[in-house]
Amino acid sequence: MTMFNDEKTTTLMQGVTNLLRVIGDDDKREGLIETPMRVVKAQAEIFAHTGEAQFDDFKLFSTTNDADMVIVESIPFYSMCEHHLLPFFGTVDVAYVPDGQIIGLSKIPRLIEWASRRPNVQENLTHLIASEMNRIVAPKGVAVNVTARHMCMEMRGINQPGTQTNTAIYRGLLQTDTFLKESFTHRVNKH
Ligand SMILES: Nc1nc2c(ncn2[C@@H]2O[C@H](COP(=O)(O)OP(=O)(O)OP(=O)(O)O)[C@@H](O)[C@H]2O)c(=O)[nH]1
Ligand SMILES: [Zn+2]
Repeated sequence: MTMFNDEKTTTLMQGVTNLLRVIGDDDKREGLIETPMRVVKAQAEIFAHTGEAQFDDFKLFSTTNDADMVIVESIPFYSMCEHHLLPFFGTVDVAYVPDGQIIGLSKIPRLIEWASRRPNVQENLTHLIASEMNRIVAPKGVAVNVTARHMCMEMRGINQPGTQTNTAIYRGLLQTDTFLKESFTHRVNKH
């Protein structure tokens, strides 16, 4: 399990205790005694890949039987907006046009989890997934489509429950080949 070192744990626990006091609760009451430690563990998990520039947990296979396009769709993700440190979450659809090598399918959700576990904005999350797919698989084309709900828009501020935000990136053949691009958008817009 991902965990911060002792010094970081102490600092963050103190921060959580301060937060509880500032909002007007009693950090010594029974229900809150273990809360600072729980929050530290949760934050270590949620922000596990902060600052990491390259995804390295992947496996490639060479192939002479390329599919025209590989699509992995409706992959759930949870991330945190970097402005309010509130969750944004939804689904990611990834497509690529192989060029002699394919990536192990499970590695695509792993890449998305890796890209999500850091302070983020949806546009940067979308870009990071697309650029890492390009770097790792070197495909002829890649597309990434992210649909998400942002808690900072729903439970505070503008207070708009249910609002969905969509961000998409198309590169290579998935930008220039209308048939491939439309096959992808047609599929992912159905759900
Ligand atoms: N483009 C983009 N904006 C985001 C994302 N997550 C949050 N934001 C926005 O970041 C902006 C921050 O604006 P500020 O005016 O600095 O903060 P604020 O006063 O809390 O803004 P409100 O949310 O409008 O109350 C808001 O408009 C948020 O909706 C994201 O993933 N992408
Ligand atoms: Zn926000």
